[in-house]
Amino acid sequence: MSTPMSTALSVNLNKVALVRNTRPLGIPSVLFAAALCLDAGAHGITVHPRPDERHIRPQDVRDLAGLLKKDWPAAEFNIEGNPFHNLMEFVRELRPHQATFVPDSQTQATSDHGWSFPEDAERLRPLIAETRALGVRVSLFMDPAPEMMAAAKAVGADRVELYTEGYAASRDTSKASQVLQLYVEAARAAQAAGLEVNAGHDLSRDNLSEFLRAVPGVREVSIGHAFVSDALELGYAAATREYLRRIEEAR
Ligand SMILES: CC(=O)[C@@H](O)[C@H](O)COP(=O)(O)O
Ligand SMILES: NCC(=O)COP(=O)(O)O
Repeated sequence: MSTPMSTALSVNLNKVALVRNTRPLGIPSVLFAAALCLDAGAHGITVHPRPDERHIRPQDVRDLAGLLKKDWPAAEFNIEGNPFHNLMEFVRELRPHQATFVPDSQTQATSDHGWSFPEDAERLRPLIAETRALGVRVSLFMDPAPEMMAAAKAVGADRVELYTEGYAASRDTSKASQVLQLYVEAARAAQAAGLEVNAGHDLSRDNLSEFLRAVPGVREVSIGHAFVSDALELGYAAATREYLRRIEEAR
């Protein structure tokens, strides 16, 4: 029997940049954080360069693309953003391994919903086609809605990223198993439609293993807020090892 594929850990460095931006000193270094996480075994780096540059700035994105290309060619670079705002300039210039399309408004506090189908399909289609033609994998940020997965595939996506805030918030409540089952069904529906499945938002050391044990075939988790919080206490390398251990525990 073949061994089940493992889930890749992509570390989101938004919150390192958030702290860095509070003073004009260049510390903590986003690049050094990436190097330490990748050295410790992280499979990739994720950034979400928002138009207001509250954390990750365009130069961070370019510097990280250069670092990974030069020193970690096997690691994946995942750039998230709204393709109708500033994401496509990074896709065209840097051609990351993956672009995650997120329907955030310019002023949104954080990501809190996925794309809607059929409403968003026709305006997304050409940008998905352009991104894929550049050799960049397209992942669509989606709520755990099984009924929308066929449409996500039909519009040209390679993957969906299941928005996991609902899962994280439901744990330790009476709805926990019901909510988790919705993610299981959404992943199965995505895979049945020919999509691969990523996951992210509010995943943590505490909730990651349970999610991966239940939800089949998750290719990548992108984790930032809880990861950086843990790294403040443990260090980047130890935090990376902790998350990798949670992924292994779920296999
Ligand atoms: C799309 C998503 O859920 C996160 O990747 C996003 O990057 C969070 O953005 P903030 O770090 O700005 O909250
Ligand atoms: N796509 C999710 C991500 O990159 C990080 O989200 P969070 O862990 O900061 O909530």
